[in-house]
Amino acid sequence: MDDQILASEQKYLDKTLNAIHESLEDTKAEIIRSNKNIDDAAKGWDDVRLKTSTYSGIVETAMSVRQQQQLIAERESSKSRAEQRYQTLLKQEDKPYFARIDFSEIDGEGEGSETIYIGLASFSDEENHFLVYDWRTPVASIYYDGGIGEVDYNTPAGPQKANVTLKRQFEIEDGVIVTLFDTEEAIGDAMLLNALSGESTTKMKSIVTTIQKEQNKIIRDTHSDLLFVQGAAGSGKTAAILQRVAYLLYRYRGKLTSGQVVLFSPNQLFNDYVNEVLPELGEQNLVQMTFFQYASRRLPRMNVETLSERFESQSEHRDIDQMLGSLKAFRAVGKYAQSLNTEGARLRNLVFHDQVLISKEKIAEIYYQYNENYRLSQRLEATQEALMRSLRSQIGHQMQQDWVELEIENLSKQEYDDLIGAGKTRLGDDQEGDAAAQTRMAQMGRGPQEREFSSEKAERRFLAKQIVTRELKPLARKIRRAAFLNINAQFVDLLRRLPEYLDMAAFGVKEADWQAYVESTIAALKEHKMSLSTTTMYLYLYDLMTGKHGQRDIRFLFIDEIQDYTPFQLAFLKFSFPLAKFTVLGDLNQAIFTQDNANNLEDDFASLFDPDKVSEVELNQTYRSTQQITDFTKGILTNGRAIEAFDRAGDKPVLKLRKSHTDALQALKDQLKQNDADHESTAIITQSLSEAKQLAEELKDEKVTLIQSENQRLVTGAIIVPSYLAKGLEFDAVIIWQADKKHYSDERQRRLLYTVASRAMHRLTLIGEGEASPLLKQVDADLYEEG
Ligand SMILES: Nc1ncnc2c1ncn2[C@@H]1O[C@H](COP(=O)(O)OP(=O)(O)OP(=O)(O)O)[C@@H](O)[C@H]1O
Repeated sequence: MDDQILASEQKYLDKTLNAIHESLEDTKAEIIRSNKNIDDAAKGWDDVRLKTSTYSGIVETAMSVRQQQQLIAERESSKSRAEQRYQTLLKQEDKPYFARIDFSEIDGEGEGSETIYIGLASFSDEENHFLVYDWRTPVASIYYDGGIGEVDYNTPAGPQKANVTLKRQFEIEDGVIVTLFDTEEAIGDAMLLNALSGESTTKMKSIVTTIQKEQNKIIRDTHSDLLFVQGAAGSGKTAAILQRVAYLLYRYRGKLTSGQVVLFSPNQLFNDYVNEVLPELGEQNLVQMTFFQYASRRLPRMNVETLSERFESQSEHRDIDQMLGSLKAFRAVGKYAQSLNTEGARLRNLVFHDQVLISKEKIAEIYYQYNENYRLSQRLEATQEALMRSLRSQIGHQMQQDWVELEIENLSKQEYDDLIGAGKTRLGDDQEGDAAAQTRMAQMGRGPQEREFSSEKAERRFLAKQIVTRELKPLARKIRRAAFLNINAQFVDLLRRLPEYLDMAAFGVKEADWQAYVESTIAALKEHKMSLSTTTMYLYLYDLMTGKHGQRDIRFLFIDEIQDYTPFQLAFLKFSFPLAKFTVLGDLNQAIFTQDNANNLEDDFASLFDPDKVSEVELNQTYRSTQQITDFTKGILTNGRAIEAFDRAGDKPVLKLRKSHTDALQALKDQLKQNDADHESTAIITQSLSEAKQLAEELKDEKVTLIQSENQRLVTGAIIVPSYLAKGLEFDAVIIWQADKKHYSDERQRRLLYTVASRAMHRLTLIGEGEASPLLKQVDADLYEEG
């Protein structure tokens, strides 16, 4: 390192750090000031006078309460802005930047050569000079996109060209430049190697300093409605999309909040694994969930099939699963729902005091009195209105009934006072959020009232009305919630009649098999159990019937491990998040749930979008594993040629076959010891949960933790984990347990074997009993060792 260069860079660093330090002090003072401001504002409550005796008094009170709330909210938000700035500054004080580029714009408006420093966030001094640029600024893209010489990059104003003359990377610790090197490449391999040489941890890290050019494309894409990222295991798909979230939050700051970005992830364990990346980048976490959580949250009374049940139950009805997961099935549900506009809606009686108040026939009459051009949602809304009217018209009639007389007779003093004191409401108003209902309620007054009655009859009438209205309320709620639609019966009808809307033979599904499947689904429904594919179908039908418009506030949706979704699920997500731009990541070679379906997935999903707004990026370079492990895992695949290993050397994978179970277990224990001695933290991956449990029992004297549920936390040290929970994760060392003929012989398990093997960063061992898995036959014998 040239001493002079180092000295001048250290000088720039000192200057930057000083400025950051000053800014930190200022921000600290601002936070203290804001706290005081909030306290002052809170005192303002003392001046708010409550006037509730007159309507104008209520309005006046409401207005001063609102003003007071606004004042406090403004001050709170200015405080939280200051606090956020403080947090960012603290991070910047640690490492203000990691790179520098010198460049001159070609054909641009900028003059001469510029030097910029790139860090986690921008920082400017008091005179508004940028000392550091946020890595997400358009100009910082130059750093990621090319080496020395001419580079193209995108700005909001269109493409730009620049001539780069210097790229310098830094490592800074405690305010001192530890290393500094100049590079001519996009991101120097040395830097990448350095970033990748660390040990695995239970938390994923950000890759901000070493984002690769292809990844940068994914991160900065703002054009696509559907961005499809297809990439090998360990090619940084997940790492890139987390950076993308941070980028989008910056690019659309002020318009986009982290709550409008949703990530669908493979399992809860994975959520836990990635949840520190965004905070590390100075951003708030996004909304993360699994499809299972999304679906089951909407059906709280159902037991939706869990991940482990889904994995274990896969092969029972493959043709039917494939059919139900298809886009054709999705469209069939749409057609079926459409048919309900003319006939066939399954309805429930509205029952009051054990008697049918409005029969389902009557409801059907109302439902079908609107013309055919009504959409199901409009039809439902109109029916609800009509039913509410009908319910209100019942009040007078009910008031004459004996049960009301009886209730009045039996009123306790407390009940009487409550009824007399209650404000007047119209049936249904308390559930309406609309302005008209609010005004009506304000006009009628909802607070306790003193009442004088002109006669006993008037008092009785008043009480009777109150009682009837109160008793009818649950029914009004049912109408509002559309509980008179019998969705369960409708769903069963859909299943029974699906052959009318879907060519089942094309999927190789026979009529009799389908009927048997329907019957077993109905039996399961009675026990409140549903598979994930039927749940999705059920929800879609429900949404079509009730006119749910989906979550329109969600702007970006990310789906990781898309190969494990069916086209039906994806189409349903598109329907449920109609305004979201989708970024989907997948590796068709890792389809462990959907198998063959995965092959057409991309085309199927893309067909739902405008073709001009669909982009695809392929990532073939892998970063997770050593060259030896990548070459081996790629050998397992029949089409793994395109995968490129990153040049990082390690030992070849080792296959250990033993004659008996006891010997295999001993080999496993020895390997664990070895890994431990070499400080390689190990994941023993079994195929299923039951195998993981059994192994945990057999290893109970060792220091290993069984991960049997996705709700557990990842722990440091050795773990045993079933294959489907290892998705998306990585470990220093992986031992594949029972990698033998008995457990991995079906061609369909090839992708599973690839998926688990590709979790290993530095060391991979396969242990089995008896003969080797035939899936390894095609792997070149040079690529692994036997031991
Ligand atoms: N540009 C990069 N710089 C440094 N590390 C990187 C980079 N890209 C990826 N990595 C690292 O490579 C490893 C694999 O990345 P990631 O988990 O994102 O891959 P993936 O494609 O999602 O894999 P899988 O499909 O197997 O789940 C991670 O440790 C990640 O931090």
